[in-house]
Amino acid sequence: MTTADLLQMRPAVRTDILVGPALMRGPVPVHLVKDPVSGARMEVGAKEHFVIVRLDGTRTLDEIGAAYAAHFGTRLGPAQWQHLLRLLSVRQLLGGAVPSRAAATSGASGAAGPAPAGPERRRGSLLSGRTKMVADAPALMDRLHTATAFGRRRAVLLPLLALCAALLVWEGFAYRELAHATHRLFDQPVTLCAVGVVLWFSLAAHELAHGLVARAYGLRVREIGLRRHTGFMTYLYCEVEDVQFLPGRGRQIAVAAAGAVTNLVFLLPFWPVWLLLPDRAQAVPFFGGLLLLGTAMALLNLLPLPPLDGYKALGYALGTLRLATESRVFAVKARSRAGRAAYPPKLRAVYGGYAVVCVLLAAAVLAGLGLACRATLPSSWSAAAPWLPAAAVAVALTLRVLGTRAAARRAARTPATASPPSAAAAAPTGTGPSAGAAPAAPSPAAAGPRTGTDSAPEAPMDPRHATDRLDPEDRTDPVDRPDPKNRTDPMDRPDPTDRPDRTEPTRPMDEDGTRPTRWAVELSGVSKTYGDVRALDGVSLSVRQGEFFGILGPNGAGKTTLVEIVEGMRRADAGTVTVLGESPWPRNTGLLRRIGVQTQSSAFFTRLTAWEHLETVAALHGIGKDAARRALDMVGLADKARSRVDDLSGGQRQRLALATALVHEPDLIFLDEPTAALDPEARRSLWDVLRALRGQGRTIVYTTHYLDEAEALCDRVAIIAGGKVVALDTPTALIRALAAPARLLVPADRITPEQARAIDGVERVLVEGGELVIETHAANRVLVAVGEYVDMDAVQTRTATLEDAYLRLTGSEHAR
Ligand SMILES: Nc1ncnc2c1ncn2[C@@H]1O[C@H](COP(=O)(O)OP(=O)(O)OP(=O)(O)O)[C@@H](O)[C@H]1O
Repeated sequence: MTTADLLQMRPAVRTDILVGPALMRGPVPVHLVKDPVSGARMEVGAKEHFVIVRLDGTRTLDEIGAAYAAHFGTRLGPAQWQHLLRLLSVRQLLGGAVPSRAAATSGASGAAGPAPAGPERRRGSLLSGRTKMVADAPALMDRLHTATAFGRRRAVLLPLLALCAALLVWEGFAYRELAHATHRLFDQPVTLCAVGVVLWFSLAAHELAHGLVARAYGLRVREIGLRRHTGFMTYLYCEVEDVQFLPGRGRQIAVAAAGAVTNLVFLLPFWPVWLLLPDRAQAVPFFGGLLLLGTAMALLNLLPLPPLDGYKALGYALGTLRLATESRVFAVKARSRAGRAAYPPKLRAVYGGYAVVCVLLAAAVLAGLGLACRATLPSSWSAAAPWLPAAAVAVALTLRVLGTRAAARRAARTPATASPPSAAAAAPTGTGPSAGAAPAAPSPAAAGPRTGTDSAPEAPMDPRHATDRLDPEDRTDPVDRPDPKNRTDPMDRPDPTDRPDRTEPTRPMDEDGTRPTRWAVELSGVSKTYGDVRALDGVSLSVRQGEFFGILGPNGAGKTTLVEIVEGMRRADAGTVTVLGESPWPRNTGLLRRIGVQTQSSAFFTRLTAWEHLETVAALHGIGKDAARRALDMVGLADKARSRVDDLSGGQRQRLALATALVHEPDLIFLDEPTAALDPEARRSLWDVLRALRGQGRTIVYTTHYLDEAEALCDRVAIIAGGKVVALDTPTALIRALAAPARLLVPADRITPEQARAIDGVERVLVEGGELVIETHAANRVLVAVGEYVDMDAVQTRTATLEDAYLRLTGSEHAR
C-alpha cells in the first residue's frame, strides 16, 4: 500500500461508537469516545475528534487531511495517519472490526471507562460489594418508563416541583418544630428504625429516578442491584450509562438532579399528615424526623462534592470532566505564574472557584455535623463532640493516604508481568510516539463500582494514554510536507470535467468462439502525455478474468503509467479504460474494494507486527480479522505474525506487501515486480505463492523485468516499448513467432569458428568466452555434424526464450 493509496482510503469509524460533546479537562478540551460493545471509554483531544467525526466512509483521508490543514494550519502526514488509524484499529473502533469485550481491557488504554459488565467484574466481599438484583435492568426500566408516563407530563411535573419548593420554604419556617421532633426521634429507637426504613425506600426511589429520567432521554440503565458498605449499609443502586454523551447539558443535569427531586416528592404525602397531627400525637417524632431527615438527605445529595449528584450536575453544567481532580491540579499549578498562565481566565475562575467552594463546603459540613454531634451526644461528650466529625475525616484521610502509599510500594516491588498474548497482539510494539495503547491495567476507578448517574471516574488518566494522542506538532514528519512531484502533475487531481468515453468496446469471444470472454481489464486507444513525453500511445489490450497477465518493457516504456491508469490513479488523455466492467476514473471507490495493489514502495505500519499491520489494513477495508489471517497464511508468513515489520527480511516484506494487497480478497491484483531484489531461492518461493493465487482464479496483472519469471508464470504477456504494445500473446507463441534459431554451445578448443561455419545449416557463429555459439534452425543435423569434432556430452543446447523475443521486439537485441 503506497502513501497515495493510504490517502485515498475512506475508512469509517463504527457507526455505533458514541462520541460526546467537548468537555474541559484541565486547560484542554476533550471528547469522550465510547465503544458500546466493549464498554471501553477513552478521551480524545480536539484534533483527534476533528478527524474521527469525519471518518464516515464517504471522505478520503486526503480530503479529511485538507479540512484538517484548513482548520488547524498543519498537514497530517502518513505517519500521523498511520498512528491514528492504528489506534482506532487496535481499539476496534474502525468499521468492519469485530468488537470484543476484551478490547475494553486490552486495547482501550484510555482506561477512563468502566470495567466491562458481566461476571468478570469484582463483586466484593460479604460485607462490602454489590449484588445484581435485576436480570434484565433495561427491560425493567422500559416497563417502569411506560408505567410512569403519566407522572412525566408537564401538567403533573410542574405542580410537583412547585410543591417541593413550597415544602422547602415551609420547612425553613417550621425548622424549630421539625428539629425538636427529630431530637425526640433519637430517643425512640424503634421509631428511628421505621424512619430509616422509609428513607431507605426514598433512596431506592432516588436511584430509580436517575434511571427513569435517563431512560426518558434514550439512555440505557445497565444494572440495578444492592450495594453493601462495610456490612453497615445496604442500598439500591441503578447504573446509568453515557449521561455525558447526552446532547444538551440541561438533560444531563436533569438526570443527575432527578434523585434529589424524587426524595422531596417522596416526602410530599407526609407533609399534610404532619400538618394535621395534633401537637402531642405520638407520631410527631416519626413524621417530623422523616420530613427533616428526608429533606436533609435530598439537599445533601445536591452538594457539589464528589461523588454526590450535585457534583455531577455541576460538572455537567460547567462542561468539565473530573472537576474535583482538575481543581486540585490547578490549585497546585496555580502557585507558579507559568502554571496559572496555562489556563484561560474562565477556567482559572472555574477551577479556582470550585476549589474555594469545596474548602468552604467541607468546613461548613464538618461544622454542621459537629453541632449535630454536640446536640445529640451525652453532655459528657460536649467538649469533644464538635470536633468528632473533623477528627473522623482526618483519620479516614490519613488511612487512605497510608493505604495508597503502601499500595504504591507493593506495586513498585512487584515485577512487571508479561502481557497476555491477546493483549500483546492487540497492542502495538515500540516505545516511540507511535507506540501506545498498551494493555491497561484496570485503574481503581475503572474497576470499582459506580453509583447513580455515570461520570468519568476521578482517577487521573493513565499516563500511557498521553502517547496515544494524535498531535501533528509533536510528530513532524518529512512526508508531511507537500510532495512537489505530486503537485506538478495536474492529472493527480480529479478533473470534474473529465468524462471518459464509456462506449463499450466490442466483446470478443473465447477461443472456442461459443461464449463471450469475461474481461477484467479492457483498454482501447489509451494515450497519455507528460509535457513533451508521450508515455502511452494508443494502447489497446484486454486482460481476461482469471488470467495471469504480464506487462514487460524496458525502462521508460510506459508500464507504470499504463498500470496507474488502470488502477484509477491517473487519468488517460484519450481512449477508454474499463476495469471489472467499470471506469476507474474519476476515482472509483467501489472499484477500489475490488482491486489490490502491491508496489515496490509499499508503505507499512512499521512499528507493528506483521499481524497487527494486516489486522489494521483489514479494519481499514472494513473487514474482519479472518481475512488478515488468510492473507498471512496465503503468503506463508504465519510464522512471522508476531515479528515487527521492520524486523522482516526483504523477501518477507515483499510477502507482507503481497498479503496487504490480498487482504480484502480483491478480484483483480496488480503486482509490481514483487520479486525485485530477492535472492533466487526467495524468488522461486514467491513464485509458488503467485501460482497459488493464480490457482484461486484471481486476475493478476504483473509488471516485471524478469523475463524468466514472466515466462514461467504468465498466461499472456504484453511487451510495451515507446508507449506502444509491440507484442501481446502467450510466452510460447511469442517465442515461436520469433522463429529464433537454436543455439549450440560448444567448447571453443574443440572446434574452430571456421569449421563450425562450414557445417551445413549453421547460420551464425559467435565466440562467447571459452565457447562457440552456433545458431541454426536445423539443430539435429548440425548436432550430428558437430559430433564429428566434439564429444556430445560437452555440447549444450539452448532454445529461444522469452528474453530473446523481448530483446528482438524491443529493439534491445543489439545492445547486448
Ligand atoms: N509524472 C511524470 N511527469 C513527467 N514525465 C513522466 C511522469 N511519469 C512518467 N513520465 C515519463 O513517461 C515515460 C514513461 O514512464 P513510466 O514510468 O510509465 O515507464 P515505465 O515503463 O514504468 O518505466 P520503469 O520500468 O523504469 O519503471 C518516461 O519517459 C517517464 O520519464
